[in-house]
Amino acid sequence: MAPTLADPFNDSSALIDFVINQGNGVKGLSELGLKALPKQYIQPLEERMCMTNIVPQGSIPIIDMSNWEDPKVAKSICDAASEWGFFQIVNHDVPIEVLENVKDATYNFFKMPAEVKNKYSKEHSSSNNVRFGTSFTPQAEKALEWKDYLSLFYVSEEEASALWPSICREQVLDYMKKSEVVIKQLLQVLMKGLIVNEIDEAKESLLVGSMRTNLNYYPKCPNPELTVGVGRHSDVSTLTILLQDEIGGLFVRGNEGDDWIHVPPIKGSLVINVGDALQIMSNGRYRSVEHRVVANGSKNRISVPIFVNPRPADMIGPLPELVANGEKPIYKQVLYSDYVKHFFHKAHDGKKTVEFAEL
Ligand SMILES: COc1cc(/C=C/C(=O)SCCNC(=O)CCNC(=O)[C@H](O)C(C)(C)COP(=O)(O)OP(=O)(O)OC[C@H]2O[C@@H](n3cnc4c(N)ncnc43)[C@H](O)[C@@H]2OP(=O)(O)O)ccc1O
Ligand SMILES: O=C(O)CCC(=O)C(=O)O
Ligand SMILES: [Fe+2]
Repeated sequence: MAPTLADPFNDSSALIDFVINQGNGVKGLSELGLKALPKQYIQPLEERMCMTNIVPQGSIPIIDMSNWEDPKVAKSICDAASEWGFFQIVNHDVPIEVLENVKDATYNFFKMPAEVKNKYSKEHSSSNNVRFGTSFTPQAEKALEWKDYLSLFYVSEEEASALWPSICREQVLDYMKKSEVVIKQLLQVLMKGLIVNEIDEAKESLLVGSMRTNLNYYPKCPNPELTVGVGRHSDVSTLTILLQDEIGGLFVRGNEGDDWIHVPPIKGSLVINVGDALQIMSNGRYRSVEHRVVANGSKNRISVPIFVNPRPADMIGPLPELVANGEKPIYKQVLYSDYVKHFFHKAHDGKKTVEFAEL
């Protein structure tokens, strides 16, 4: 039974039962119309976004991909990946309808009743490759995050047909497929910037061996200033391709102290960020940069990241071409699935995950 407004989840087991076990998520909490944020979501002061740390005129680079092979464009991509770790791309050839369709599909998935979505939860999903969840790692977190998600790890069209929710399957597959061209263009340019001129099969597997698409839903929140949508983290991917809607709320750490820069929504654009796997493979030349999402007091927000990753069974470390040139490796070789499990077993903790691979 849903608790009444007079009984706003003082008891944590009632909250966990409603949000996690029954699959209502934070969307269910938001729709109860609570007047105050349940205490389980109150983040420590240092994890809340403070307006004075936002750089008002700050902006990550915006790169036009129409002439991606032009050396000037290629240089701007490599510079953005090493200086900012984040940039937006426009004119990238992923059709706008594909982007609009996957956003609609995201809304349609989250609109379904809790008991239908809950079939894809960790406890009920027939596969680890399909997972509906909330927050990040609720069992390891001192304070929960105000986000629900569906995470889809791609194995094959057949597996997707059998296991992915039909309400969003085709739209997600199309978004992944149509994004492959720009993903390969970006990786070709980024490898060239490291003087790695040939992407053979082994390297392709390391760079784009697996893909995971998340559908993120951030419902409107009472007291958004007390919590986070997603806490400070860097992605564990090679590259992340992120589609966001028109609401905004993604912030990237700037180059000075505790500065945070907003990533403004630009219709038709995609946000690109370097993940830890590429930071490690490039021996630190390309940087995975901390980012976070704030909660919103008046609007629901969605985003759809594609995490482009090595395969779970790949060993990752600084690329041999870099080390052969006499460069000192700063990371060791690690099994990628060990790296990812390390990430998923703790709460978001900024840039700490990469210490797992440091020499
Ligand atoms: C969810 O909010 C997020 C997510 C992110 C994600 C950022 C990324 O960069 S995702 C890219 C991740 N990389 C891959 O998907 C690579 C390929 N996959 C793998 O290597 C494996 O699938 C695996 C992820 C390592 C899982 O291994 P396996 O041993 O087969 O499976 P489990 O035992 O189920 O998982 C281990 C551990 O991780 C938790 N977990 C697994 N998948 C997810 C998921 N999609 N979302 C959340 N948690 C996941 C799982 O619960 C297990 O924990 P236990 O406590 O149960 O042991 C960035 C920011 C976000 O807010
Ligand atoms: O929602 C966003 O804008 C970013 C989400 C994110 O950082 C992630 O899912 O890894
Ligand atoms: Fe992220």
